[in-house]
Amino acid sequence: MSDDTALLELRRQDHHGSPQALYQLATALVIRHELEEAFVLHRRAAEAGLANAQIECARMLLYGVGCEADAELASAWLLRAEHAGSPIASYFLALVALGGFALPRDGRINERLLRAIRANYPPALRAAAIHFGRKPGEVDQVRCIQMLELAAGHGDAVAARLLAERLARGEGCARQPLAARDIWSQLQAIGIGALPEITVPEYAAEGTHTGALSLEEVLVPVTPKRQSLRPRVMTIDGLLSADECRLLVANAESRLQRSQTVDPETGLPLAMQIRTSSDAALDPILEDVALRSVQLRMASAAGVPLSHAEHLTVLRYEPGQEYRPHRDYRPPGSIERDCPQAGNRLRTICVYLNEVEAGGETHFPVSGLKVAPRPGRAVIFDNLQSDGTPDVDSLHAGLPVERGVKWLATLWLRQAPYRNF
Ligand SMILES: O=C(O)CCC(=O)C(=O)O
Ligand SMILES: [Fe+2]
Repeated sequence: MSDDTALLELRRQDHHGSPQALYQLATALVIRHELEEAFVLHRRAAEAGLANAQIECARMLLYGVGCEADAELASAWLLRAEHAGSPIASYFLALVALGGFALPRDGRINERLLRAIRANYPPALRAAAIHFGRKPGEVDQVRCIQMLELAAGHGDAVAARLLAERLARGEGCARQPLAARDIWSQLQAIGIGALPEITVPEYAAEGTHTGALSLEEVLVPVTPKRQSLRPRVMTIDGLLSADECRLLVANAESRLQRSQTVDPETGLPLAMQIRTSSDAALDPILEDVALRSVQLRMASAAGVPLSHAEHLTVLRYEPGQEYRPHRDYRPPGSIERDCPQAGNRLRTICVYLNEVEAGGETHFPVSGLKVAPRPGRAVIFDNLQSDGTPDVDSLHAGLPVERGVKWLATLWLRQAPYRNF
């Protein structure tokens, strides 16, 4: 059956009005980017009580896909689906609540994630594995490996990649190079290659509870090291764990595009010689609990609510590639085009994700500071002065990579909310 015939058949079934038929037609329409009609159909199926449609309807409302974004209404649909017993609805409620904006960030986050873990929902298993993987206890490490295995067994390729890295290096388990190789060859058969070398020697384990699922640990305050006063630059070693760095690279790899910068003349994005890397801006709709937890950790280390964050951008610099001296605050014209009520870019947090053989430091010419890329290390700097006006001293550059590849995650944080949940 061709796509169109299949769609016609779904449309014919829809006339019988069964929620299942509506849901299937809506799903087919999402794939064809006919989003407004898809939303209406999902809502009809949701009103008829179909939990899967309630979840899809909520997801569309969260991200404003095919409809006006409305996180409160989305949460109401998720609560209905959860009430009907859906563990996936619980998972999405945990995801929303993590932001602490549309739903309170309370103990129910862990209960909800646990419900999704018990149902073997792979995104929940993956998020929990990464969470336990940060804890130093032996029981936590065992749990991390078990959950990665379970998620991988349910077809989660990202979890399989994280597992292979841990088995190959003996992280949280005995070294099992043969088992790792076996996973890598299975992944290669579906076109997925190896991850870059990422090891994070030590990171702050304070504030973590052994054996307990406690996602709120991402908010435990960390003490940054001041590196320069003018401009204000700080660093935190080991902010992200090796699993978290690998997660970001794995999510960005297939979405990389030539980087662009905002043209100061027109305010429009443009590929320019000043910035020669590739990058992937992770669309919030791709966000799962694991990715959201990483962003929450980054925003909170920078002292800004996650709701103020623009899309997380993951950059890859190959040898010779660089980001020449620039400032991150945006010219007035470009803010008007992109959420003016959020104001300008108050602060930036970048986290280096892998080991770079040579080059690739972040350079602040005004103070002469050079921060070396080390996996898991964050560099945080202010782009505005305390009165909100641009700080010209915030000039900085990503120096050319001399050998190897540099992966970096950047979160630009605005003065006021940019996201709606
Ligand atoms: O690559 C770097 O070290 C700096 C990146 C940067 O300036 C940015 O992403 O805004
Ligand atoms: Fe920058």
